[in-house]
Amino acid sequence: MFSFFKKKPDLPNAAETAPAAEAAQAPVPATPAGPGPQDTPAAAAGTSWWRKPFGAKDAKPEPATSSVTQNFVAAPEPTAKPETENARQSWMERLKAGLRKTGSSIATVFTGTQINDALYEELEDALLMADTGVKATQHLLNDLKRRVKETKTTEPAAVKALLADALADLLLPLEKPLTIGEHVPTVIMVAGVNGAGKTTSIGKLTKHLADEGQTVLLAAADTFRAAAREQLGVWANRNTVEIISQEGGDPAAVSFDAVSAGKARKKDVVLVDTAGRLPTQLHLMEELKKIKRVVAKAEGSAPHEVLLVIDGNTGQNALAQVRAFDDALQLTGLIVTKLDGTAKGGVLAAIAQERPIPVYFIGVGEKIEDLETFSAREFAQALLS
Ligand SMILES: Nc1nc2c(ncn2[C@@H]2O[C@H](COP(=O)(O)OP(=O)(O)OP(=O)(O)O)[C@@H](O)[C@H]2O)c(=O)[nH]1
Repeated sequence: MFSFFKKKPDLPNAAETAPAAEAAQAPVPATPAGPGPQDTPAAAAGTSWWRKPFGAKDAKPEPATSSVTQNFVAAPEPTAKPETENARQSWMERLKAGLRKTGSSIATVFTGTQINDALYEELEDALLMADTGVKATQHLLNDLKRRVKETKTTEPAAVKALLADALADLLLPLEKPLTIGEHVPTVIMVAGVNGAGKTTSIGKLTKHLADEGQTVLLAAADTFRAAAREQLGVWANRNTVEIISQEGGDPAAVSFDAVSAGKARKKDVVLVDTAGRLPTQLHLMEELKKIKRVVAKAEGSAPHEVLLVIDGNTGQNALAQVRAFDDALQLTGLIVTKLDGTAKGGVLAAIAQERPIPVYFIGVGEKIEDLETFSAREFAQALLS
C-alpha cells in the first residue's frame, strides 16, 4: 500500500529559479531565503515521514539515514539499512526517556506477585493519573483481563507485556502517514493553542521535506505576532525555502496569497502557520474557519491537510482541544509535541478512544530529530518498557 511514489521531476531549488513572471503574479512578494546552516547531517526519518502516492518506479533514491517504521514507503538501499535501524533505535531511546514519567507509575503496578483485583484497581488509578481518560482506561482494563484469561497468564510482569499489546491495538487507528504529492501543491494548514509547538513542528517538517528535495513554501499567517513571523523566517532561511509574510493584515489573505503563489510556482508543499488561539476564543476560531474557506478559494481541493498541534503535557485538556478544533475545522491529522518529561502520555489512548484522528508526528524535545512519525507499537513499547 505504501510502495507508491509520486513522479516528480528533479527541479532545481525554486528559491533560485522562480520565474520572474510567476513571481510577479504573486500578490504578496515572497522573501527568498538565503542558504543557511543545516541542523543535522541528514533527515533522521527520511521518506517514512510521509507517503508519496504515485509512480514507485520513478521514486527518488532513499536518503541513507531513512528510518524504518510501519509507515515506511519503500525498501531502503541495502547499504542504508544499518544506519536506518540505528536512527530508529536512537529515536526509541529518546521516546522511552521522554515517556519515562508516564510509564514508571504504570509499571510499578506490575511489581507485585499476584494478579488480583488490587492490581487492576491500581492499574486503573495509574492509567487515569496518566490522563488516559475514563473510557480508554475501561477499554484497556477489559481488554487486558480478556488477554490475561486467554493466555492463562499468572505473572504480573507478563501482564505488563499484555497491556502493551492492548495499548498498541487501541492506538493503531492513529497510525497513518502524511501523504505528499497527491496534489501539487499539497496545502497543509496548521493550527493549535498558543505555544503548542506549531512553528517548531512546521520548521522540523520543512527541514525533512527540503532534505528530500520537496519544494516548500511557508505562509506566515500569524500576522499579529512579529516574533512568530521571525521564527518562521529563521526556519525558511535554514532550509532555503520561500516564505510569504506580511505585517498586520488579514491572515486569510496571506494564506490565499501563499496558496496562489504555491500554485504558480509549482511548489510541492505549502505550509500555513496560523496564530495560536484557545478554542474558547470564538472570534479567533471563526478566523480559522475563514482561513480554511479562503484557502479553498485559492485552490478548490485545498487545504489537503488540516493539522492540530497539541502539547502532550496538557493531557485531557489536549483532548478537549482536539474535539473543539475538529468540530470547527474537520481535522485530518495531529502532531503531539512535548511528550518528553510528561506524566500525561496516556492522552494518546484517550484520543484513540474518543476522537481517533491520525497522529502524523510526535515530539519529545526541541531538536529536529526529536520529532518523528508515530508508531502505535513503538509508543506502547516505549511507554511500558
Ligand atoms: N520540550 C519540548 N519542547 C518543545 C517541543 N516542541 C516544541 N517545543 C518548544 O515549545 C515552545 C513553543 O513552540 P512554538 O513552536 O513557538 O509554539 P507555537 O505553537 O508556534 O506558539 P505560538 O505561535 O505562540 O502559538 C518552543 O520553546 C519550542 O522549542 C517538544 O516536543 N518538546
